[in-house]
Amino acid sequence: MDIIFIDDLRIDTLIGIYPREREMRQTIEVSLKIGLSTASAGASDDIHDTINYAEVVGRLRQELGVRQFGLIEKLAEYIATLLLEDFGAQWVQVSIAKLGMMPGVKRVGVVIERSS
Ligand SMILES: Nc1nc2c(c(=O)[nH]1)N=C([C@H](O)[C@@H](O)CO)CN2
Repeated sequence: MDIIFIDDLRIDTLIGIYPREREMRQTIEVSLKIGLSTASAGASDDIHDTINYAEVVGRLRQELGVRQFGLIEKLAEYIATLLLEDFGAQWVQVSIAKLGMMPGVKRVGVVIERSS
């Protein structure tokens, strides 16, 4: 299995379990490991033979711009499903981090792994 990765993608979205979090967007960091075979793209040099990471970033910005989530677990699951079903990934690791949520804590988050 090969991996395409995206590290610390910053996105503004509505996320959280408290009413104040439903009113104001906050910045989260999304890191992805996308498992697939890159052998055909490595041979053909054709973007259509792989997962275009620019398309992934664009799609996530678009989706998270119009959606709202309570838990980061729910958001992570949503992104994992999107990568598996819409982008044809074989395996994904999705990390979501919230920044500066609590005094003395830099980041909190979740990491999930899913496969098709
Ligand atoms: N396991 C989780 N714990 C908490 C979450 C979450 O999404 N998953 N969210 C919150 C609040 O929204 C928090 O970010 C605000 O302080 C608390 N715990």
